[in-house]
Amino acid sequence: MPPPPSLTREELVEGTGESSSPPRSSSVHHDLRRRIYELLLAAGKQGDSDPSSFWDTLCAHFDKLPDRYLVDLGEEKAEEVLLHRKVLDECANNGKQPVFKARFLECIQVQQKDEGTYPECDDPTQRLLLEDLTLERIHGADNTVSMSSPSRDSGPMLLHEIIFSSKDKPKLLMRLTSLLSEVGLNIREAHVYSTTDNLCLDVFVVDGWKTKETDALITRIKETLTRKNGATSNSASTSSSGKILELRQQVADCEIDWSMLKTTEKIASGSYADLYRGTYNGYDVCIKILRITHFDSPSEIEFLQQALILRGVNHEHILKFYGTCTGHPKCFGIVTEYMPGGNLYDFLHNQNDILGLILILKIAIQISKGMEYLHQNRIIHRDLKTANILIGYNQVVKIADFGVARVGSREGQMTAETGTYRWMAPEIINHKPYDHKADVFSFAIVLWELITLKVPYDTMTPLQAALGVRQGFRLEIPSDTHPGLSELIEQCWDEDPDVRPVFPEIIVQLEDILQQVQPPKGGHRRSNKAKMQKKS
Ligand SMILES: Nc1ncnc2c1ncn2[C@@H]1O[C@H](COP(=O)(O)OP(=O)(O)OP(=O)(O)O)[C@@H](O)[C@H]1O
Repeated sequence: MPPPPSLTREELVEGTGESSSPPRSSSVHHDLRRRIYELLLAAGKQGDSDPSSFWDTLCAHFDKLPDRYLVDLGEEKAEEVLLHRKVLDECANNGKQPVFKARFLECIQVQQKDEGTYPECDDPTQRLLLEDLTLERIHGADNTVSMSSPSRDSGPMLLHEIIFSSKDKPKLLMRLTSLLSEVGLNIREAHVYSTTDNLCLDVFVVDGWKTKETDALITRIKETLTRKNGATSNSASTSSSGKILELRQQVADCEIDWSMLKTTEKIASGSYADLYRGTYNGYDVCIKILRITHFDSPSEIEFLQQALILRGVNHEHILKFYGTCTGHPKCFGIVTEYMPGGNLYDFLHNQNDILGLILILKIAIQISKGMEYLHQNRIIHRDLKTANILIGYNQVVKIADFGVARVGSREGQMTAETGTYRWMAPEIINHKPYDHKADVFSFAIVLWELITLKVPYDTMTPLQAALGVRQGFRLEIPSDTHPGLSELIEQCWDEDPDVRPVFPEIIVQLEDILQQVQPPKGGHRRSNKAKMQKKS
């Protein structure tokens, strides 16, 4: 059985994922390093180096990578360390240009499932590993891209390994998986690592290449990369700068007076921006400042689009927008209200005790009202998750982070690779057209988190979670959940978007339950309220 795929880079960047490897003590890591070193020495792999400098070289390599790299490798794959080191060195010495290596791994016999050759397994996590660690994209007649389950044709299947290194950057993994799909490869396993010197090391096990030789495979990957880069940079250079200019003009009228803005402390760092607390004109504000390295890039487009969407909305459960600051050479930022309670993900996962039903309902109703407003305004959030819901004073929650939100027709549909796997609707995972009902699916996961205080699919990697959802696997709702709430969650995460309710219906259902359970005024359920009070 192959090991589970590791964390996606996007999840690492967003910081809401978790390692696929169990935490290990540093002495375990040291022992593993030592055993790998001894195995390589015994196999005569140290080349011209003496044992001590060979040890130092190996340690320098391990130091650059996260600890889970060692655990993922284990002793069995000790020799791969040398190949990985070579790929990383080549990339570093080559001005961080992309480097690909490919090799044939093994030929496996695939037999059709109904012939009974797939081992029976009750655990859905295990079943996924056995059957479905494949991301296959098919191009339909309309050239939309979708993922399908792996082919169940019987016969031999060749497995290859692709090792890739380049300068690390946000969304690289999505681009890479799209590149491999375009070449016709199905990803069966993915291990992705970022190094301390800002390179990535990505190892994919793939099928779909019909011969054992790999020269033509590498050529095909490089050609596809060149073609994709050419297409992107041509259109990017003409459209990207034009688009940025256009967006800057559109936000020009929300420019605030920089001299009235004061920053106090740094709150967080996102993938391309840093967040500060501050004051503006007497208001307590949050300033999201685009890092200089992301100027004139797709991140700037996303940043400006976020400002544009925020500018056009005004609702008590949507993060309040004060303005942009684009004219100042040092500060390119979006100013919003400051939310003292931080994000809902951190709040939930720092609780020791489950939340009372009334508090759950009150939070859920507020989120639903914010979402109802967005959908009424033809905005699909596309990345609704607890990390993007912020907590203010007096138990108020607001929806934030419109980084990937798009204005779209409620009737019309869009395709895109976006959002975070654990909250993602199956139609998005499957690269099918989707609409506002994708947000309803994500809301079901948020409701489940409110009830359980758990990370969704915490025994799975994000990729496994996505593949499970694609196969119809859903989270387990605790048996003591209010039946109305269980039913609502099940409706909201229905496979068929048409079956999922719209937010006005969701609000009615939640308010009904609230009415049933709310104690008379002056009741005694106060403890949860205290939990939601301001942190600052
Ligand atoms: N207005 C705000 N007030 C207080 N804290 C905020 C505010 N906006 C964001 N934060 C905090 O900063 C964190 C990072 O915010 P950000 O909008 O960059 O989200 P991100 O998803 O981590 O980044 P990105 O998606 O842009 O890579 C949030 O999770 C939240 O805890």
